[in-house]
Amino acid sequence: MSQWANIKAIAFDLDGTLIDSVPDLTAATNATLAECHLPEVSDALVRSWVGNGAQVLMQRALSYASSMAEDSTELQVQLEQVMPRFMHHYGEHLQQHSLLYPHVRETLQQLTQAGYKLAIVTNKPYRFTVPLLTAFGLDELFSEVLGGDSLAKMKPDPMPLQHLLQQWQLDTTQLLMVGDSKNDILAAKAANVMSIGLTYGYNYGEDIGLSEPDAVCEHFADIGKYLQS
Ligand SMILES: O=C(O)COP(=O)(O)O
Ligand SMILES: [Mg+2]
Repeated sequence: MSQWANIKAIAFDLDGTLIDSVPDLTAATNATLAECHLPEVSDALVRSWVGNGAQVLMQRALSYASSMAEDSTELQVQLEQVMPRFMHHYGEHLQQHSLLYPHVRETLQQLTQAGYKLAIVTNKPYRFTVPLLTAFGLDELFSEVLGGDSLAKMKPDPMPLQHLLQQWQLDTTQLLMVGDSKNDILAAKAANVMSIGLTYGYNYGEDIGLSEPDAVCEHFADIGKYLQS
């Protein structure tokens, strides 16, 4: 029997896997930088900084923009001071430019109809995660939603996946992690569960195959091929 046949539940990453959220993350980052009199950053740079939660994103943006500022000696912008501003801006415009990737909704619907239990395991703060899922009409498909601040540790730590295993009384052969980042694959390996890496998302500009997930998919709909095999 194929190891895929054991899978009963699937944990999905959010940013770069279900939703292309970089345009709104860039807008919130730039609104925050502008308030600090710092230069704007590009979508492409933000894409390479997403993956470790909102605080690390803003930390990377601040250190880059400070280094690009004309007179960086005068600028001593503190992360703790700007985080509330970033959270405010992003919360105001969570879904202005962000889009679902192709075939996400119907593939998730097919998986729930086939009996799989679905969860979100994201490093995005929880307070943004549920409204974003609701805005895209996906919230009802997930039995559990874990944000980057829901537990003491976030991916690549295995804690969120271990929490799901315990919550759902599953053994490690029954859970699959699907994500676009090495953090997703590292978390899966540390929790000893299977993983699928997606090539179209954000992975610091690196090939997700280098993290050696159990399978690599170019399109979201392709994950169904493994699960139905
Ligand atoms: O918010 C982030 O940094 C990444 O979020 P993700 O875990 O859903 O990719
Ligand atoms: Mg991701």
